[in-house]
Amino acid sequence: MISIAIVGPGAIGGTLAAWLAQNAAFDVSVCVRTPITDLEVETPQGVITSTPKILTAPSQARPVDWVLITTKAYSADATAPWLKALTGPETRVAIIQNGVEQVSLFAHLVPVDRLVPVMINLPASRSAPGRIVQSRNGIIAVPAGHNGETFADLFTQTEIEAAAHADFVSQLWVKLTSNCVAIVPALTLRATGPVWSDDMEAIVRALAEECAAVGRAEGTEVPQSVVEDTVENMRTMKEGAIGGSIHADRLAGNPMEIEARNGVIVRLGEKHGIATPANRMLVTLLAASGTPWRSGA
Ligand SMILES: NC(=O)C1=CN([C@@H]2O[C@H](COP(=O)(O)OP(=O)(O)OC[C@H]3O[C@@H](n4cnc5c(N)ncnc54)[C@H](OP(=O)(O)O)[C@@H]3O)[C@@H](O)[C@H]2O)C=CC1
Ligand SMILES: CC(C)(CO)C(=O)C(=O)O
Repeated sequence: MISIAIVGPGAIGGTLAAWLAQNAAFDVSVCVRTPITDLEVETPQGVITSTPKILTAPSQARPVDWVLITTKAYSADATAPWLKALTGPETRVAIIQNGVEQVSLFAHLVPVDRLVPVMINLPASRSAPGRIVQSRNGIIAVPAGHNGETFADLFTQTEIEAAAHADFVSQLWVKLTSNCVAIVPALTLRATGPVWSDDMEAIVRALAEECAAVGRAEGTEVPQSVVEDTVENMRTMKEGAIGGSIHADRLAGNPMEIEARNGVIVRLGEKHGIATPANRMLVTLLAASGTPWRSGA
């Protein structure tokens, strides 16, 4: 029996926990901040339910084979008590978060050789604690090597496509390039399609081009087609659509992953001498728009 603990069963954690719990070979527990009784996820394949073990305090936790961290990136340090209780000498820890800093955010909490950074492309939203809608099938990318491959194997009996990649870091930057433009609907609080104009296109393109340039300076491959597809997706974003989790967080008055998703482009741009004026401006504006003590920036 493989034991798996998921810290933070929100939109992503709850979806992954429900899928993994369908496998009788896995002993799945979830570590919650807000209590839940069970999980119900509307997936593209239909509704799946599960009743994993629910842990409400680190004192209830024991070391497991796998810890999956699915909190927001700004909650990294808040997971420390869970990590302390859940990790033993053999435990591996997967960091399933947006951005490109999964390892550096957790390197002071877990030995780096046991950390597995994960790129996930899976749109999900939470309607209530333990109640989630997964709107498309998911894709997971991890680094090549034993830990990454063992992690990907956990998903073989799910509808989530998980694969290890020799050039994993490029996967992170490709995802960030397509994701960084979500800062626009997070600021305007509406879809970009209905208000598209040459000026809007220039802003969206600049955000994506800056991210791709910084990613390439970091040594990764971000094809120009990713920038073009990103612009096209924003051009065709429909009235009423939510531009991803950062837009949803602003609508809900939650802290936002501004630093992990756009601030990082500005910071690493500075390191490489690449100007990132579009990201810098929108980071400043979005951080200023959040409730100060909850901005998460
Ligand atoms: N949602 C999406 O479609 C996608 C999200 N991502 C990324 O995945 C990551 C997770 O996002 P998402 O699932 O949307 O986020 P959510 O806000 O839905 O879930 C985060 C979860 O972490 C919990 N949490 C926070 N701090 C702690 C703590 N100290 N102990 C235990 N639980 C804690 C929250 O608790 P509580 O229940 O109290 O809020 C919540 O359940 C982010 O990096 C996001 O960018 C990536 C792809 C798609
Ligand atoms: C756009 C999406 C859903 C892609 O997985 C995402 O990463 C997010 O909303 O944070």
